[in-house]
Amino acid sequence: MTEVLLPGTRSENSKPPHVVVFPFPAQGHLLPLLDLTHQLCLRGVNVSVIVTPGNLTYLSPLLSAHPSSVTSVVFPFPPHPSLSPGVENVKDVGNSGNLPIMASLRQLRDPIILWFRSHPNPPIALISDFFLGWTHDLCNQIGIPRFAFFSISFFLVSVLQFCFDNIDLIKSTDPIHLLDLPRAPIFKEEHLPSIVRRSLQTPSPDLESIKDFSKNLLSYGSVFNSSEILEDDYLAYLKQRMGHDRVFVIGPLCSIGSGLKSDSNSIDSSLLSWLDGSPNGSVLYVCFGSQKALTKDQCDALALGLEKSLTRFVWVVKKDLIPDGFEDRVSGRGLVVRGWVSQLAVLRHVTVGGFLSHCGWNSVLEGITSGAVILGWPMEADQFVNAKLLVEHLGIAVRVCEGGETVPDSVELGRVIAETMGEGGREVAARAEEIRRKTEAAVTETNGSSIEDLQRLVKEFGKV
Ligand SMILES: O=c1ccn([C@@H]2O[C@H](COP(=O)(O)OP(=O)(O)O[C@H]3O[C@H](CO)[C@@H](O)[C@H](O)[C@H]3O)[C@@H](O)[C@H]2O)c(=O)[nH]1
Repeated sequence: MTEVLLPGTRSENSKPPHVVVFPFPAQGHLLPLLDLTHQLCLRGVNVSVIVTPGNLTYLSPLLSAHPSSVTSVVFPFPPHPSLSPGVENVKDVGNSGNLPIMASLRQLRDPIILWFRSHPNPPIALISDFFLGWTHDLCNQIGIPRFAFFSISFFLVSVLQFCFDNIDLIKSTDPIHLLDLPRAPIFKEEHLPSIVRRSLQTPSPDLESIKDFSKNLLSYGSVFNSSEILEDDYLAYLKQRMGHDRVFVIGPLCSIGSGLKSDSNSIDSSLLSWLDGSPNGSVLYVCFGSQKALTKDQCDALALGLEKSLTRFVWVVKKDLIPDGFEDRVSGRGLVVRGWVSQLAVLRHVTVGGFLSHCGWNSVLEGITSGAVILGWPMEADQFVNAKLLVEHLGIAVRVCEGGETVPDSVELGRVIAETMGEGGREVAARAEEIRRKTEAAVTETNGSSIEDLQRLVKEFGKV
């Protein structure tokens, strides 16, 4: 990809600002922060990206798109007693890898300080993932501002902050009323974000990393991959809590032009021709993010549900065990794809009308901006919070199952899929389309709010 500098972002002769970006190594965190890095480079910013050797490969598209403005800063992955050698990304171990990897990366503080102090042109600011809250103190020590990057919703940030502020209340009540928050949401304990639930469990040195979360809202600035259209009340709440306007809402990043992710060319040719041969809006896309693999019982139940729904589908599986004979029985109507597909490109295909999703935030944004009706099966992490936003606040999704271990009832699942993909899903599809249109405007129109906030963020680097 050739580097195209967007006009009007910096004068011809001015020196480009140099910032350092520190992603957290989980696909759902890393990929959107690399998308943001790409957008910053397009606007004339030079970026150093902190990475460990096992994650260097994810920088390749960025390094080839911006050979002169992106530099990788590679630090060895600090060992951790509960991580096998070679594990450097949550996707290698699943959601339980978050805490040990967070704890591990904390040990990079001194090496980063040394790197910073010996750099001939040290960065003027750090943008780091919200799972790296300790970088707030690091930035105070080296005297540069930290911008916290949130690859999650405003709603989730509000819920997390409420929980960490009220840990005794959370420990002693179930369900929990989050009375201080807009809409005063109620959550069962089992539906709270996993990171909160873990902090209620046996003390462990890794839990120090959770305490770092509160540092995020104290940071100099915050960058959110969300949109005011989706959750304006929670944005207003957070802005009020932070007490300043260095809050940059730049999402959905997946929809901003000249992105790193490509178009339908990135869909495998046999999948593309299968999609091309389907009626518009008829296909249900089934995928549960980058980490989750279903159990054998869950696979059996989902397969039977898909079979009974008589709906066309594409089901992307990681290590999941597909029942014998299933692919023959649904041949022509359904496709199982093993490994990785270019999800955004598939969702944007005109024949895809529904998305059976675990409600990971990136999948939510990709589903919303594709106008697909989301059939939610939240399992863990922030997914119950996201599902509440989609189903109860926005009315653009239906819940089909909940829980990471739950085995759905195939008959009911098949019925809900058939109904939502058919006549019964008309209303929710119309709302999804309306939200798609409004959300896209923020990132595609020249004066769209996310585009303006990106410019404002780059200008902010000029002030620090
Ligand atoms: O075959 C695949 C599978 C996934 N993806 C992409 O991988 C990302 C997956 O992200 P997400 O939907 O957020 O799910 P997880 O990978 O499960 O992400 C974790 O991180 C997210 C951000 O913090 C949380 O919202 C989730 O709950 C948490 O599980 C998306 O961009 C997908 O497009 C593909 O392109 N192809």
